[in-house]
Amino acid sequence: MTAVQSPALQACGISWQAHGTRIVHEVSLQVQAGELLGLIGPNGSGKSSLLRLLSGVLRPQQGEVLLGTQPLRTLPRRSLARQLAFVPQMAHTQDAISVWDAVELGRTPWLSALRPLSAHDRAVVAQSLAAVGLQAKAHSAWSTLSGGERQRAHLARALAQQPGVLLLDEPTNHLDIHQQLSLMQLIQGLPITKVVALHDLNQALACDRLAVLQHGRLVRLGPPAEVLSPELLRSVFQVQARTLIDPQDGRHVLRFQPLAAPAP
Ligand SMILES: Nc1ncnc2c1ncn2[C@@H]1O[C@H](COP(=O)(O)OP(=O)(O)OP(=O)(O)O)[C@@H](O)[C@H]1O
Repeated sequence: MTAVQSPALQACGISWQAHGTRIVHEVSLQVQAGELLGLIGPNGSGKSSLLRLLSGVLRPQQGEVLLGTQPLRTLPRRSLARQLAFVPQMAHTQDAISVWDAVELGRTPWLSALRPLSAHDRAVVAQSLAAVGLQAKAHSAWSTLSGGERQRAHLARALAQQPGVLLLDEPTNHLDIHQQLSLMQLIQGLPITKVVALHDLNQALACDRLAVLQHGRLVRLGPPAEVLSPELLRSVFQVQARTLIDPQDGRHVLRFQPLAAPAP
């Protein structure tokens, strides 16, 4: 008999409201170990709020988030930070430190008075910087980094945490096309559980599954080819979409147009 593995992360009927407005409504989903789950939806549909709930930054007023089998709310911060890393859309870092020091902060959950920074920790920091292509900037001041470099450095810090679960909020939104592709490839190749909010639906095609949010509700969950149907793209994203096939490699590419204006 094969053992049934519990999901790496799950939302069990979670809801969150702010100032009397419900922003996330009764969302339930499971993310399997090693899976890349894409979170998509129009602006304001609740992607960032859901990621913040899944990360423990926000607490649901209803329902529960489980990391493995443990409720997130029962985990001490340090223990949570060893298991889960979150890179928000507008991650903040003090300007006065170097890039190396900023990434080294990712090792904090693993350190203590009895376990100071070691050669192993420094190697993890160096590997994390190399993974995002920022070795050459290691000793630059944080304040000198471009927006895209800061975004990559924030990912490096999350990688330095060596989490089992990585949550990323629009990780490619400031990046040039080369960096977008290499970052998505890097994320896809990480042997950990990933939940990534994305706006680029062609990038979303590379995910194992997609969760679609609309007005704070989970309206679809499944493989990209099934989820990104013309009907869903019309009803949720208000666009007309066609799938083209790249003659070179047979991969699917989505092309979008605005919905035709109704006849006057
Ligand atoms: N703390 C808050 N207080 C009040 N409203 C909030 C708060 N946080 C989010 N909202 C509202 O909740 C809705 C969902 O926001 P959220 O940032 O989660 O959406 P999103 O899907 O990530 O959007 P985008 O694609 O534009 O980044 C928005 O209407 C937003 O204004």
